[in-house]
Amino acid sequence: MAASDDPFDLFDRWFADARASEINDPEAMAFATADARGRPSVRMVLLRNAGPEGFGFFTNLDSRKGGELAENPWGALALHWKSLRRQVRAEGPVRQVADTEADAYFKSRSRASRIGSWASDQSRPLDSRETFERRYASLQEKFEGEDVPRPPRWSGFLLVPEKIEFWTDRPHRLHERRLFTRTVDGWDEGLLYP
Ligand SMILES: Cc1cc2nc3c(=O)[nH]c(=O)nc-3n(C[C@H](O)[C@H](O)[C@H](O)COP(=O)(O)O)c2cc1C
Ligand SMILES: Cc1ncc(COP(=O)(O)O)c(CN)c1O
Repeated sequence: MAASDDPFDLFDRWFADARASEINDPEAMAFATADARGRPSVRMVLLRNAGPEGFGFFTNLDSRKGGELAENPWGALALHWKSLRRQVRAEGPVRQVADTEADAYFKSRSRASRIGSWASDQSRPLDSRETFERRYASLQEKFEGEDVPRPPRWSGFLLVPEKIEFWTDRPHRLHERRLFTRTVDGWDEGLLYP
């Protein structure tokens, strides 16, 4: 298969275009999960790595998405770059990243964001903004002068795509859709009606 037919090479080129032309957050993607009964939920997350191993993001394992992935480890994502009028979609099984990988990414975040991850019981009810701010302030004190370690329930997930679709806007809604489907030894490529 020619290098230009590899979906991750194509993704890298599109992502580079998006970084150059989006006004903010070219890495923002909608990420859908579903519970054990198949009921879907979706939210935005930031794409932190993309390559042949998959599409990765970081979050709290006890969040709603974390709970749904624990009971049903499948996901779907969509990136939409408005400035380019392009969309990328991917679907597949989702696995948690290794602790070493989560540690490395966590270390790269600002100290304030690292403390924020300790302060936030993500997706759990919060009685008031003040409670959250008090928790944050007391954690700032607790970690004063120390490294802020990764909370044990904060990690990353990797969606290992079985399908990746590249959508390009065309006049009169006659869009182009290129679908890559994983095979045992590579990728099949085909088109879909728009
Ligand atoms: C542009 C954008 C990027 C976001 N990135 C992340 C992220 O990378 N990780 C994360 O946990 N939440 C992120 N959030 C917050 C999520 O959308 C969501 O509110 C949170 O993760 C809780 O979702 P859940 O209750 O479905 O688990 C982001 C929100 C926006 C708008
Ligand atoms: C709660 C939360 N966690 C993680 C992220 C990902 O970004 P970063 O790792 O740079 O904080 C975001 C980005 N909006 C976020 O809102």
